[in-house]
Order: sequence, then structure tokens, then C-alpha cells
Amino acid sequence: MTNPSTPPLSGAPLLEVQGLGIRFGGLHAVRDVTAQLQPGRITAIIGPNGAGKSTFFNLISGFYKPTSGRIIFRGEDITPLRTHLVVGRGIARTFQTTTIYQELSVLDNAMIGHRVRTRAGLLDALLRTGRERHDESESRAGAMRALERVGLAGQAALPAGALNQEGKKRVGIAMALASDPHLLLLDEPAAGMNPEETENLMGLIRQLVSGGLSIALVEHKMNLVMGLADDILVLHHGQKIAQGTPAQITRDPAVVEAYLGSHAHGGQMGQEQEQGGQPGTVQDAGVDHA
Ligand SMILES: Nc1ncnc2c1ncn2[C@@H]1O[C@H](COP(=O)(O)OP(=O)(O)OP(=O)(O)O)[C@@H](O)[C@H]1O
Repeated sequence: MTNPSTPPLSGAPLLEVQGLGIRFGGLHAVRDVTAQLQPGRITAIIGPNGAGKSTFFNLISGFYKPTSGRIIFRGEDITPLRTHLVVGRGIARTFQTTTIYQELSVLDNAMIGHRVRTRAGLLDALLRTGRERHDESESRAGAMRALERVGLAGQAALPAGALNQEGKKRVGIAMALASDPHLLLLDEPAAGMNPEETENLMGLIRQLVSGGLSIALVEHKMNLVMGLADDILVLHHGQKIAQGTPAQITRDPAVVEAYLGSHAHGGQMGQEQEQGGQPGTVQDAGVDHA
């Protein structure tokens, strides 16, 4: 499924990884992955537990340095850059477990997102040193713009802890958006959300993309992935086994095998199977539909 607002492919990828890999001791967590992410699109990265999805995100965002391969973003080789420089180039991410500061206001959280991501100075941000005060108005404006984008401008003064689960997720996304990225990486954005909240989140993601943002997400909930993604990259044992549209991916024998295999070996996917899935598809392979 392609978003109605999806722009035609212009040719130049937004992000390209070439032979990307990382080893942890003897474990090859990501191995020789070559793939492209196109601008203005939603790319989902899926795969059984332990497939290397989060590690892939950590590589792209500069948290881990690859042991092989290159990462090209908007035509620039960003492989050697440290995290805050990667953010400066326009890649921001959320985390599986979003760290928000419950006692601080929604606005302060978004401002911390702006400062941490652009200056790599959490302590500065929390202690409000002179340098930070100097940047305060810039951060405030950036944070407010981010809150408007996630629909939280009206709750800016509330303590973040007063928001419901969906609101807290939106704060986490605003923290990432505060650096005004070109590419937003969402790590399991729907984790812990009920179906209604998940639907709302999908609406927000579509809205952000129609506003010009490109998004890559790691997600286990297949209804979200299949309903949202323009393009899906499938990892298994750290390797890319397929990339294509949701329709292509659900019928890809290697993908079905990877999911069925992981299900058969102790149900690694760990989620219940929904009634009525189509036989021989990823939906049928023990993947969570939420
Ligand atoms: N910092 C690290 N040190 C050692 N091993 C790691 C590290 N980070 C990840 N791994 C290992 O790399 C492999 C891939 O992990 P990763 O978290 O990327 O998988 P995943 O696909 O995101 O899994 P899940 O769906 O469970 O979140 C796993 O075997 C994991 O234990």
C-alpha cells in the first residue's frame, strides 16, 4: 500500500547502506546489509526477535559504529560521524522505551530533546548552564514547533507524567522532532499501546510524512506495518532477506519461512496468532496483529 501523498521516486535515495555490518565478539548482529530508503516514504524494518532491527537503527543513528560497510545520507558518507553530528545531518530517533522526564513539563521534555540531540549535553540541558540559557529561546521555538506537529501544543505546560500512554509516546516523538530531522527513526512506536491508540499513532505518522518527513520504523505489530509502510525491509539473523511493498513481502517465501521458523522454534515472535490470517502469508506466521 502506498500513501496517497507519497511523492514519486526521484531516483536519489535518502539513505543508503552498503555492506553494513557489526560484530559483537563472535556474533554478527548485522551482516552485509545493502539497502536504500527513499525520501517521503515510510519504511518498516521487520524480522523475528533478535534479527538485528534495533542494532540496524543503532548503526544508522551513530550509536554503534559498524565493523564493515558504509552509511550514505543525502549523498554524504556519515559512517564515521558521532551521534550528535548524525542528528545534525538530519536523522533523529525514538527508543523502544522512551525516556521522558515525568515531573518536567511537556515543553521542557521537548526542549531537552532539542538540546540533547543537537549539543550532546544532557547535563547542560538539565542544569541550565549559561550556554544553555543562551540557546533557550531557539530551543523553545523548536520544541513548540515539534509539539504542534504531534498535537500537544495545548498540553505544553502540563507535567509529562500527567499524560496517558499515547500522550507520552507523542512526547517521545516530539523530543526527536525537536531537532527538525529529515529522517525519523521510530523504534517500536506502538509497543504497549491498545488498538485505538495504535490507530491514532498511525494517523500521526501519516500526517508527519505528508508534511515532508521520511520515516523508518521497527515494529512487531503487523497491522501497523502492513497498513502504513510503503516499503518493508526484512532482516533475519542480521541479514537482509527481502525488501519490497507489503504485498510483495507477505508473499515472499523466505519471509514466511523466517517467521514460521522462528514461531516453530519456541515462538520467538512471542505474539498470538489472529484468526482468519491468509495461509502462507506473514499474517499467518504468528505475527502480532494487535
Ligand atoms: N551491545 C550489544 N552487545 C552484544 N550483543 C548485542 C548488542 N546489541 C545487540 N546484540 C545482539 O545482537 C542481536 C540482534 O539484536 P537486536 O536487538 O538488534 O535484535 P532485534 O531484531 O531488534 O530484536 P527484538 O525484536 O527482540 O527487539 C541479538 O542476538 C542481540 O543479543
